[in-house]
Amino acid sequence: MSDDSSSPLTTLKILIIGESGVGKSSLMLRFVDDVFDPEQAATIGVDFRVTSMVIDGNRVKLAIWDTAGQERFRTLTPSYYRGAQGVICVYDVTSRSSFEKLNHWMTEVDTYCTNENIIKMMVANKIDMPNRVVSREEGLKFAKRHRTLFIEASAKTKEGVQCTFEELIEKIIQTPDLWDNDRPTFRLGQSTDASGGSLCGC
Ligand SMILES: Nc1nc2c(ncn2[C@@H]2O[C@H](COP(=O)(O)OP(=O)(O)OP(=O)(O)O)[C@@H](O)[C@H]2O)c(=O)[nH]1
Repeated sequence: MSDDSSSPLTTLKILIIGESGVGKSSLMLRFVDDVFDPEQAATIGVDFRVTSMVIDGNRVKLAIWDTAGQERFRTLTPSYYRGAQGVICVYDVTSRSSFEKLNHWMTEVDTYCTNENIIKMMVANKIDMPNRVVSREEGLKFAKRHRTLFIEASAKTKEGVQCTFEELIEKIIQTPDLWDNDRPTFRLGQSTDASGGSLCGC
């Protein structure tokens, strides 16, 4: 049964990181507003959107943080990561340097994340472009080595965008340690109370 109209199961903080120009804002705006701007301006500091989606019949609220790729805007880096349950790390398949910088972004995640079980998703963006220089195999290999989810996408054509968020959120929801701290007696798909009583009153 869909829980769409009731209060959300949880609110998740999702971070989008990666080099400048790889398409972080474009992926967020395609997902949240279903729009694409071929002249998308660079993000200054951080942009922020709230939306919700239904996963396995449960409504989940998402706070999506779109961070600036440019180094000069990243003085607040530790606060971006605080409390995040999921991180989407984007590279551009037409830019080898954006792929080579993934190690740096993974190190940043490991340094600043406060949730040790944080779910990581690697997104190979701009697959609509003809001048690809990073193969799918290279992306997959990197993702495997770093134990992250992996998807190829295009914010321009929409390919893979919905899947990116669905797979990430699904994986987070399957990892209750990440999100159910304030609801210790509830598990997805069932209503149990470790202390023996029932909260739902039915
Ligand atoms: N062809 C194509 N262009 C894209 C795609 N995604 C983004 N772009 C373009 O790439 C440029 C940079 O996109 P942004 O979304 O601003 O990139 P960003 O990673 O947010 O950049 P910063 O804010 O500087 O960190 C813009 O001109 C976008 O229109 C895509 O999937 N395909």
